[in-house]
Amino acid sequence: MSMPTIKHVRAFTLRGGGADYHDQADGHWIDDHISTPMSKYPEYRQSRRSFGLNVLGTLVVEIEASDGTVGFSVTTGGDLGCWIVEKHLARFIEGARVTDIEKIWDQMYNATLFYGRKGIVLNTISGVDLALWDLLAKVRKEPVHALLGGPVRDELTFYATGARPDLAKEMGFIGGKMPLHHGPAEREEGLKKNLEMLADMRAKVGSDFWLMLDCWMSLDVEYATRLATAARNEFGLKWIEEALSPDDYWGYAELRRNVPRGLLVSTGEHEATRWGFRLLLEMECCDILQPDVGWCGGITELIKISNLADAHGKLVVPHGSSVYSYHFVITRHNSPFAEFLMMAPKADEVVPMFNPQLLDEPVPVNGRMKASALDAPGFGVRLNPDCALYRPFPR
Ligand SMILES: C[C@H](O)[C@H](O)CC(=O)C(=O)O
Ligand SMILES: [Mg+2]
Repeated sequence: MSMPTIKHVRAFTLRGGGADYHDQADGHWIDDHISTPMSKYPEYRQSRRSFGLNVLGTLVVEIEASDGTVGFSVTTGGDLGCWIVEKHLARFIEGARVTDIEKIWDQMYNATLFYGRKGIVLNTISGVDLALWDLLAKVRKEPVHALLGGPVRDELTFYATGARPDLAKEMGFIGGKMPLHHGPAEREEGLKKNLEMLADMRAKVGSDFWLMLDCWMSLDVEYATRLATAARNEFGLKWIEEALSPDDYWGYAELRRNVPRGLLVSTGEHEATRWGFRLLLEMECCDILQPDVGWCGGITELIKISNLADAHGKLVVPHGSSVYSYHFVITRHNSPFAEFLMMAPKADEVVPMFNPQLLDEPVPVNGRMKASALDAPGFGVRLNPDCALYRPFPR
């Protein structure tokens, strides 16, 4: 089979939920007084949008091959991501063969090292990489998971992230992860409220359902240790997530030594590349790695991160990212379950995670998803034509 080459790459922005899932309207649980690194400033405490969490918007990368096949992806990146794709990365993509994924990744990463390594540049590289995997799989008329070695189990099992683990339990999920609402700046009173919320949820879900807390980079080691100890010993918390700044590898190592036996420490959604995750692994920062495939470097990098984690005996449970995660998780032994982010404003029903930007996006039913739901070519999704695309830097 002669492989098509890449004719054109285009980058667009899109607003309103979807891949930038924090870009939601008023009244959504995801923006309701959540503890953040900015919570020490009272004026930025009530809403994450108040300090600009939704400034980026969605980045759509579209890659067209010489045979007319089009691969695409969505991630967080907006106009800045578009600029990086069109002004810098396009030179490594256009003219290459659709099979040149590894080489293109290496060129994108090394050419941006002087201003990249993490953050928006890696989000953008991830977006290009996901679009390349979508394209190659479509050219081959196979789902992406087939290119990754194929499913190792018949179905995916999900825990739900949202404000209502009690409803998630009724919907068939294996656990519920809640955002922490109060940070260290709200002192003892805030700590008490955090534990009261957990106590209330434990009473609602019973003793066996997994409950987790997502601290979104907002705590210090001392506070996190106190919270984790009480939450585990009194309310059976399963894991404490992203308790500290992603730059504080030393703090994570200390926290992991401090927490009660049986409580898992998870982190990694704001980490990128095999080198970032190598630090988390070698410094024994956590029990579960949570790379976001739309931010950590794409599928090409997630393969490496996952293999590294496997050799260290660690689980990889990717952060969010809908179909881009599902196609990976179904192929890995050390990813035994997946995350589902509840994007309904009150977390009271299952809606597609990247709603409304994608069409044909599969959702868990009774907390599960059959491998066969992922059998369409590529990542199996289409861009919703009702969402208005904008191309800020056309060439
Ligand atoms: C709920 C968290 O604050 C965040 O919005 C999502 C996240 O970190 C996760 O799903 O994990
Ligand atoms: Mg998280």
